[in-house]
Amino acid sequence: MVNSGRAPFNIFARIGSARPVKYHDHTEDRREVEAIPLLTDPDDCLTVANACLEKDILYGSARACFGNGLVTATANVWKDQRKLLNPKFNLNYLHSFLDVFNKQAKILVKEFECHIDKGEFDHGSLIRQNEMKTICQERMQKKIFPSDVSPHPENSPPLPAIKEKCGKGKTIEINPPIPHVAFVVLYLARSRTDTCCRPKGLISTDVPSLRHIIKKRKADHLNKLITGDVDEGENFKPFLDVLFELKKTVGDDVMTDKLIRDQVTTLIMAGHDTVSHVLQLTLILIGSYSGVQDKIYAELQQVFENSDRDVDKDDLTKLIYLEAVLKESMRLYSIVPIVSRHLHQDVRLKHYTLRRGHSCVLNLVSVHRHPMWGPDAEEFKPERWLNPNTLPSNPNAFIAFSLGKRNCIGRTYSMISMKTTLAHILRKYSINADHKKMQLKLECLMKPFAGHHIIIERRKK
Ligand code: HEM
Repeated sequence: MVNSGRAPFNIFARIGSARPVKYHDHTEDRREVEAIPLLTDPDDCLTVANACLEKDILYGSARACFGNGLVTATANVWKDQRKLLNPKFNLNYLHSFLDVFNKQAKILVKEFECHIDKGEFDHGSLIRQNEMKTICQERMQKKIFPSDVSPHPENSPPLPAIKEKCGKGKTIEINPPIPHVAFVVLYLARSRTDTCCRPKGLISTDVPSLRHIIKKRKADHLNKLITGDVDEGENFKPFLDVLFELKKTVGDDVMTDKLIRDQVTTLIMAGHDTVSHVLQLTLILIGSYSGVQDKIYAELQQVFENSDRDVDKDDLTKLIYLEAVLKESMRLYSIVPIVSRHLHQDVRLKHYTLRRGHSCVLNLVSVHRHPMWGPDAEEFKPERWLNPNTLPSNPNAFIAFSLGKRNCIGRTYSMISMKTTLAHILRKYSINADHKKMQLKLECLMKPFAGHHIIIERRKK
């Protein structure tokens, strides 16, 4: 067992003009110091995550975009919404998405085809477009932007504009190895000024096409109710339908049309951008470590026996090494580098008491490179996930999906979707890349911006 010991470094930083938080150091004469806490101790992170459910000022601009969607909802709205939505992310229900995941993965494999033996290409943009379509199909029934309801052609949803605005003025470039403490401080310094200065909402949940689609789906749904044509089982059901069903159960006051729009926008943005960046980074890592790639391929051969058939739910449990690779990729590159909470009450941690009224950052990047991961914490070693003895004993050492009550609702969805996509790509192609050349930048997420292209070859059967 890797010794988790005492977590050595929660950090308290003084950052530009950001308002510092007061804290009590239990060990040093109960002195009161003012600084921003960047928590790197997983136990302390969990304490804050569960004690303080309110998001802080860092989410200001996102809140303007996503309103009371789960990510940015105020704590009192969040509690009811999360309770309603939790059952809709259970494993049985998510398995019903496998058809969509398989179909989209096969489309992606085809799109990769024209890059065979043609040198480096930007796989990230292909994956992102594909993931956008995946989440829109399964969330919103068939096509989110069908030509009859939208001014946008199906191939160009209004995503780029959204992203451009979201990222504007908020980009910080960093090169690996990630100086994880300094980088979070830098990020905070920048994003705080940004959020404080940014006057208006950036994405409007009033995107006209989205309004239109929701209106149309609402009418379809009412029709179904009238005709009695309603599927009550665990079969695949687009998310919009799920929301309309909830509306029927809990009433218009709890699930308003605006809230449905906020939830849908949130799930699309939170769902496609994260998954696609993890896939992009993971393929770069796989292409950089030929030993890892060989082991994945051997596992795929064992499970699929040379066939290019669809992935089913039994296969998912057998793809153990592939899952280890995904987790290791997310550990080393936490695409959501930090989350942050408003301290509405004093919070007693192991060695400090944080004073109410300010912000506290949970530093996911540093938790993932904490000494409890052992001397090889900075290395890419999927094997560590195969044996509990080579993992930290602390259950909150891996928090790529955040932790506590307000953790990521899409965790299981992501793992199913990413394993399915990789199982299709890696049966068809071998990947070549060099992660050492990769440069990362911070917008809302941490993402590669240079040196991240890959080369593919068709696998010979
Ligand atoms: C590998 C992919 C993903 C990663 C690494 C990830 C990571 C995270 C993290 C770190 C948070 C906490 C954010 C915060 O507190 O500010 C979060 C929250 C959330 N995620 Fe994900 N996510 C992923 C995929 C998804 C997917 C696919 C969906 C939807 C289908 C989704 C929906 C959400 C929602 C709705 C929340 C807010 C939960 C709440 O506050 O109750 N995520 N995610």
